[in-house]
Amino acid sequence: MKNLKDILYKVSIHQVFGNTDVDVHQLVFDSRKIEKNDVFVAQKGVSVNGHLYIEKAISLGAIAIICEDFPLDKKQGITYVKVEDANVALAIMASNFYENPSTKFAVVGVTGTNGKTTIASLLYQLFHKAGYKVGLLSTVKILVDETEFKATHTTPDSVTINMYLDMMLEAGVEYCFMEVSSHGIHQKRTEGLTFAGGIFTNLSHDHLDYHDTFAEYRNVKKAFFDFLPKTAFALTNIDDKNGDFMLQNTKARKKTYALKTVADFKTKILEKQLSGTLISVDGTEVWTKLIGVFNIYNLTAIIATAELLGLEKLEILTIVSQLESVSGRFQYIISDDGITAIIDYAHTPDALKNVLETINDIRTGNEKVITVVGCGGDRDKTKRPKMAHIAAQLSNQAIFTSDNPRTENAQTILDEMEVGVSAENYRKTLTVLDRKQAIKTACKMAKTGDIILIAGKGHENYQEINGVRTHFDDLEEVTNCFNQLKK
Ligand SMILES: CC(=O)N[C@H]1[C@@H](OP(=O)(O)OP(=O)(O)OC[C@H]2O[C@@H](n3ccc(=O)[nH]c3=O)[C@H](O)[C@@H]2O)O[C@H](CO)[C@@H](O)[C@@H]1O[C@H](C)C(=O)N[C@@H](C)C(=O)N[C@H](CCC(=O)O)C(=O)O
Ligand SMILES: Nc1ncnc2c1ncn2[C@@H]1O[C@H](COP(=O)(O)OP(=O)(O)OP(=O)(O)O)[C@@H](O)[C@H]1O
Ligand SMILES: N[C@H](CCC[C@H](N)C(=O)O)C(=O)O
Ligand SMILES: [Mg+2]
Repeated sequence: MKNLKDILYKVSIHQVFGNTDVDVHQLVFDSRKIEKNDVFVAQKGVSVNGHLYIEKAISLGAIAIICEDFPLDKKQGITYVKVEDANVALAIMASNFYENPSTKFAVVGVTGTNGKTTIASLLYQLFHKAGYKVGLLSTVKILVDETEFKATHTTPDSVTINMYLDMMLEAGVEYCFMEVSSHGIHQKRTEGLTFAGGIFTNLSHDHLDYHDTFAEYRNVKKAFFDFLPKTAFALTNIDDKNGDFMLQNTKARKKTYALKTVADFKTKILEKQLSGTLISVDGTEVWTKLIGVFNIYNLTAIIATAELLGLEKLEILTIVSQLESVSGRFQYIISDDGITAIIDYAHTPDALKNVLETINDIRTGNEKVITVVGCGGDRDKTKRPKMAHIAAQLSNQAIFTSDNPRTENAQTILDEMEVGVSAENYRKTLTVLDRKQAIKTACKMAKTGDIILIAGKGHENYQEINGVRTHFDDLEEVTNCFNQLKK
């Protein structure tokens, strides 16, 4: 039990009805999960208004209501607190509820369009190998030291974040690396957290369904740096067009990383191969299993962060050469016939372009590149024609297929993709609605030496159609095809 008055500390309150000196059980924002003596926080959501469920929450046992608008009918014995912003209040209360875990160890946030999972996961690996207990909050999974939990979001809601941070603290974790998505920032899921550092990867086209304009998307990302404390570091990719902008108003210590421009942390690429990349960091040569220029950006951010957090340069570089690629990020298998299949989570135009350029860069002869790709339903529609254009332009053959159509018609998504294919590339494209069949088609088309890129789903192990998720795994599918074709 916690006292409501204590967990309201630092919340901007407009009005109170009832007594705040009451003991409360849990902090809950979904009326369906209310238990006796819980506090219900009513959020004005994207699809419904949580204020509509205040009555329901009380009937299930809520003892206090945190809201932006008081209901007309207030019940005796219930405490009502009117706040400026319910999302902010929830986040501050969540931090107070768990006694502000983020202030007690180093929490580092990673934001940007692409590379968040890669950077956060590899930082987890690096610090773990260096002998520390580490935490991870990522799209792929949540790790509390070595205990794994399922991730439902890239950046979970504020109550979940603080619950995991508290578990980390209990487990003796010293560093936590977490992804900070634009939805997370906009919905104030990370408000009230004390970060030891913030990392900016890059900014390109994504989520323009949610954020009205690119400028708004950019400002939301910047807000993360605006609120970093003075004690934190703010590390930015200064080669990115928006790298400088992100740190414009931050109070944190500004640090930069780059491959091209002058920066505090710089890496040079010496050699690129399908099995890895040779890089030079301040004159020291390091071999990494990571592939692609974009991944060397990620690696530079990782090296810089480890240094900023106090690790020795030599130890960092030794561990860097042992880092394994993250699941579903440029993960590849080679069939007995010498066909390479690459599984990659590229689900934005920029990521797809980078991955295809990387493949084209490292291929050695006249091998064909066959790309299997789709675009998610109920997500930014303007990505569709762009991704189709890139796939067709940079591959010898592009097969458009389904990627989590969600509540949309899968064929309509493919039609919207096809619009982006230019006339001269049209003959290189094919649509195969069923993803399993699309992967099979690619495998049948491929000959020895050819490269198949299966993009968009990476580590995901499901296909979501009309709200139902059925098991689907790109790596599993392509492995099966390779085995079947062998017989
Ligand atoms: C669009 C979006 O971000 N939605 C998030 C948002 O839901 P919402 O605003 O739609 O919620 P709502 O259904 O309108 O409900 C409003 C409020 O009423 C409450 N409610 C609702 C019904 C009820 O019976 N009783 C009740 O109390 C809800 O609990 C909520 O507090 O708040 C919810 C609670 O925190 C999130 O789970 C939900 O994520 C949805 C599932 C989602 O798919 N989000 C994606 C887009 C997302 O956040 N993605 C980013 C990564 C993107 C990227 O960078 O690639 C992420 O960080 O994961
Ligand atoms: N630094 C980078 N710049 C551009 N593209 C990248 C970069 N890092 C990774 N990518 C591409 O983006 C894909 C997704 O990478 P990653 O999962 O690390 O990004 P993310 O930011 O976590 O994405 P999400 O928004 O879905 O959480 C990779 O599979 C790769 O194709
Ligand atoms: N975090 C991203 C993932 C997209 C992955 C793609 N497979 C899709 O389902 O659209 C999002 O929610 O937009
Ligand atoms: Mg991610």
